[in-house]
Amino acid sequence: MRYLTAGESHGPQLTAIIEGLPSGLTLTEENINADLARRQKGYGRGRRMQIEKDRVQITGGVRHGYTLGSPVALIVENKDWTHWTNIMGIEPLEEEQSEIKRKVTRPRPGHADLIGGIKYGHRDLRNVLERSSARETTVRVAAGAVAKTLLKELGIEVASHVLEIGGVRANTPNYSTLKELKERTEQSPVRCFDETAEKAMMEAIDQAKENGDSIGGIVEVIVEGMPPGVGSYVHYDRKLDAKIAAAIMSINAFKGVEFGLGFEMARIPGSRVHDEIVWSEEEGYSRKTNRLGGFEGGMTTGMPIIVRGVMKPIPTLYKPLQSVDIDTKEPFTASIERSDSCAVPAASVVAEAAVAWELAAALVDQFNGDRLGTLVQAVKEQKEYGRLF
Ligand SMILES: Cc1cc2nc3c(=O)[nH]c(=O)nc-3n(C[C@H](O)[C@H](O)[C@H](O)COP(=O)(O)O)c2cc1C
Ligand SMILES: C=C(O[C@@H]1CC(C(=O)O)=C[C@@H](OP(=O)(O)O)[C@H]1O)C(=O)O
Repeated sequence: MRYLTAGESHGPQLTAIIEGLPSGLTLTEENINADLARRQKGYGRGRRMQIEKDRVQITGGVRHGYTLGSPVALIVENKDWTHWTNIMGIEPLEEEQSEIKRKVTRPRPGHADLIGGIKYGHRDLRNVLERSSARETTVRVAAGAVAKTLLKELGIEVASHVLEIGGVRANTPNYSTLKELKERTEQSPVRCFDETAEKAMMEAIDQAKENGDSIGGIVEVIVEGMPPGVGSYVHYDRKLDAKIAAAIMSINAFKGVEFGLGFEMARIPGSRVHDEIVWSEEEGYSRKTNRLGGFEGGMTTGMPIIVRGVMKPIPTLYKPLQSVDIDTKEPFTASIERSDSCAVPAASVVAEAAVAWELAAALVDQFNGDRLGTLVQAVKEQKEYGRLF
């Protein structure tokens, strides 16, 4: 199963085409829209989020509410397009209209502008920034919502929350069910379980904004219900934890990934890292702890998956950083019209989608994924096989 996306940030629309989704899955626009709305929320976002009201349209692969097994096409319109039809027009410009182009020649440090220009030979850096923009994560979240719909049918739940913003670290969330974690997180403007930290995070965002600066943070994704043995140890490109790490790293501004205890493992002995194995009739094999975050040898252990990603501070700053105009080669300090000052809460929804996608794709590829019914049966059998093994 795979998907591709197309579309520019201020172009007419974003598109995703999903290939390989099983037939027989109930899919509604409402379901996907709920996740699009979650991605738009979050304290610290800029004015663009007030313009957009992201809604998906399913334009292929679904009939009377069910997937057909054919490619599923999803589109989301950019409302801002109406303000950008001249600058982002598809048709060639007449000679006398060339001033409409309003070339971008001033690359922002930390964004794709300069290097993307060098790579594709664009001397108008708008040609780079329009596609490198995290606006594209809208349709990644739409594809992730489809993946989550499939996972739900297989008894697998995915949640995400914010652990850290601008150096404010939340306590490890204390919840008995993922539902409880989700309910609390959805109410929080920064998608944080810990109310004390939530307040401090919002203050840190206010402070960054006031200083014309930006801040990053850490998000965590938790998955329950995966059967054991998904992924493989036999080849580097079949290790599922590696695929998840790549999916998280592919989110704009993400710079690191860890599973379970993560980088902390460098500081503690093996006896306090590895998860001891136990067996019971009811649960089959399980672990007293889950410090490895649900993976051994690139395969799911059947324990919850716990993966974190770190997002750097947003590169577009109101407080100017030095850069060089590519036409004049003169130094300049940027002036900015609008930007997010912190997008970590939104990014946690994107991370959730990225992880959900990799898990759904791995299940469809490993088991019989043509029809929903056979996939449900195969996953059930895998759980049972793992229990009695
Ligand atoms: C949800 C989200 C919103 C973002 N908003 C902005 C923004 O408003 N301004 C900005 O400069 N970067 C923003 N970014 C980050 C840039 O897209 C990213 O830094 C850029 O594409 C360069 O990629 P890299 O940081 O991975 O190297 C955002 C990222 C995410 C995930
Ligand atoms: C549009 C979104 O995020 C955008 C991501 C982004 C960037 O450079 O990554 C820059 C900003 O774009 P604009 O200048 O149009 O406001 C953000 O608003 C979105 O998340 O839907």
